Amino acid sequence: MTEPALVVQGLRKTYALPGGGRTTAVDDVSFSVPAGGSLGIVGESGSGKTTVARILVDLARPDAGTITVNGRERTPGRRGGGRLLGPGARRAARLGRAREIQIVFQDPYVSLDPRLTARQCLHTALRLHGRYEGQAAVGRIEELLDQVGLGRREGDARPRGLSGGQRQRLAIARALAVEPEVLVLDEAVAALDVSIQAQILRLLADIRRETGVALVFVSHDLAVVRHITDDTLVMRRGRAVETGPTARVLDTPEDPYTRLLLSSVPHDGWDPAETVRLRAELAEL
Ligand SMILES: Nc1ncnc2c1ncn2[C@@H]1O[C@H](COP(=O)(O)OP(=O)(O)OP(=O)(O)O)[C@@H](O)[C@H]1O
Repeated sequence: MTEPALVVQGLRKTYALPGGGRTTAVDDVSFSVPAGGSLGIVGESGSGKTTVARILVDLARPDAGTITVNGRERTPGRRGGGRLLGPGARRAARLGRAREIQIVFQDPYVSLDPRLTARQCLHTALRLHGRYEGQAAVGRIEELLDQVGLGRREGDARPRGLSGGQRQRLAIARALAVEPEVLVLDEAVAALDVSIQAQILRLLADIRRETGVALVFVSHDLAVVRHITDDTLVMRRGRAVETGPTARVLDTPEDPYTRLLLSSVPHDGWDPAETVRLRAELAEL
């Protein structure tokens, strides 16, 4: 059997509370994603989804747990064997991890440098990772723009000269520039209107097929998750309460919390009172 692209085991993250004590944002979460696979992480606000995403890309350090990419341990702050790293080695390890796991956030306005054109933005990403020097870099930039459906004009535009959908295409191109094994999307289509959402979802499906990148799709939107993922992990209060093939989890949920999430989405014959009842039942568990 082939090695999964991403294996996360026993991830745990706590934060200090202002008045003393700690809150547990992520509690013993494990999952894996095969190369070319797609995992949705769903849950209500505060369930810990973004914290998992941030740990994956080194923006937060876990208290416990391991992250393995193609069989190599990539846990932030550690190298294989669990040894701690010094500052120089930490930077090298961070760049190495960034080559393997990239992220696209909800709001590309925040993550894109307003001073750089789309081409300059991609060039900076390639240079940072020492990939594609000179003419090869120029060729790679055009290939990336083409891959995400941005034309000549958009290539020369700065973020404010691009639409929301185009900015998100650029953020995806920048993430793909270094040919990562895993692409994490944190509410990456949440701010887009539905027709643009559909275009970006189709683009992501094409990219997954063409490049074999594994997707981790963090979202509160179950319809989007149904469309783009093979498997789904449901988080509640930092814990994984249910995981399995997306169609199974969303069509025949086993956990009461998954049922609550599904019943919260308006649909034909929707009864909001049912949602209130399920939430009251859950509160007792
Ligand atoms: N830097 C931090 N300091 C303290 N607590 C934090 C920090 N980041 C997250 N938390 C807490 O950890 C828990 C999980 O937050 P997280 O942002 O991961 O949830 P989420 O499911 O992504 O929610 P949302 O969909 O609203 O972004 C929450 O209780 C949150 O308040």
